Amino acid sequence: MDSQQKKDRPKKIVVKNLSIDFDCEQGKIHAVKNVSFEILKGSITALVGESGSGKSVTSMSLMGLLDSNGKVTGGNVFWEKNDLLKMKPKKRMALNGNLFGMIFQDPMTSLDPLFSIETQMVEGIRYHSRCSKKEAYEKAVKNLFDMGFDEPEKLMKKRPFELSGGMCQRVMIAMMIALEPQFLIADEPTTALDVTVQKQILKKIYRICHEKNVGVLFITHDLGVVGEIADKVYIMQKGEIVDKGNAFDIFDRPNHSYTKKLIASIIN
Ligand SMILES: Nc1ncnc2c1ncn2[C@@H]1O[C@H](COP(=O)(O)OP(=O)(O)OP(=O)(O)O)[C@@H](O)[C@H]1O
Repeated sequence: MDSQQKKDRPKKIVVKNLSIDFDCEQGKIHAVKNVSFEILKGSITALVGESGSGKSVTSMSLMGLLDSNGKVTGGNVFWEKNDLLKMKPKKRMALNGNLFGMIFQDPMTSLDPLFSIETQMVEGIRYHSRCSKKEAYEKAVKNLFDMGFDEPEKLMKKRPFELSGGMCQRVMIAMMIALEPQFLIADEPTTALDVTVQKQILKKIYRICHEKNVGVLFITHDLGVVGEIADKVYIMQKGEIVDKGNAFDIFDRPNHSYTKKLIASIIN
C-alpha cells in the first residue's frame, strides 16, 4: 500500500468479537457476546435494541469506562494500529478526550447545576486542550452558535436549570464538539425530548457528522429515530448482534424476526 492509499484509507474504529461479562451476586452475566461492528469517520452507525440488550455496556467499553465488576473477556477494539483494549489505562484515558466525545440521554446529569454554562464549557475545553481562557471562551461561543443559539454570550451566563431539556442537550453537544473528538458516542440522546426537539437534535448530529467528518455511534432502542440519519444499522438483542445492514436494507429486507418486531413497533 503506497502512502497516498494509506492516507485515503477510511479512518474507523473496528470492534471485533467483543465479549463482556459482569460478576454479580447471582453469578456471571454475559452482557455482550461476540459483537463486531465498525464506526467510520463522517458516517453514522446505529446500535439499536431493547433495554438491557448491551448497547451502553458496549459503548462504555470502547472508552474504557466499564463498571468495576465488568470485564472484557474477548475481542479487540482497533483504532489505526492500536487495540484500545490492550493499551495501558493511562495512555488509553489520555487518548479518550481527543478520540471520543460522549453525550447521554439526560444532559442534566452531565451538567453541574451550580455553575454557569460559561464556567462549565470554558473549564471543560481547557481541561482537554491546552488553550487560554479567551480561546476556550471563543471556541464555546462558536460551537454554541453552530448548535443554533443566536446569542451564545447571553446563554453562557445562565445555569442549566434555566434552560429546557433540548437546550441543555444542545449545550452538551456543543461542549463535546468544541473538544474536536474524532468520534461521538450518542447514547439515547433524544429519548428524553419531545418529538420536535428530537428532530432538531438529530439534524444537528447529522450535520456535525458530515460537515466535521466525525464518526458517530448512535445508540437507541427506537429504530424509527435512526431510520433517516444512520448509514449503517446494527440490531442488538440479548448481548448479540442479530441483524445488520444499511438503513434502507434493514427496513426493506429485515433478516431477523426481532428486526421485524422493531419495525412493526414503529408502524403500529
Ligand atoms: N455494573 C453492572 N453489573 C451487572 N450487570 C450489569 C452492569 N451494567 C450493565 N449490566 C447488565 O448488562 C446488560 C446490558 O446492559 P446495557 O446497559 O448495556 O443495556 P442497554 O441495551 O444499553 O439498555 P438501556 O438502554 O436500558 O441502558 C444488562 O443485563 C444489564 O443489567
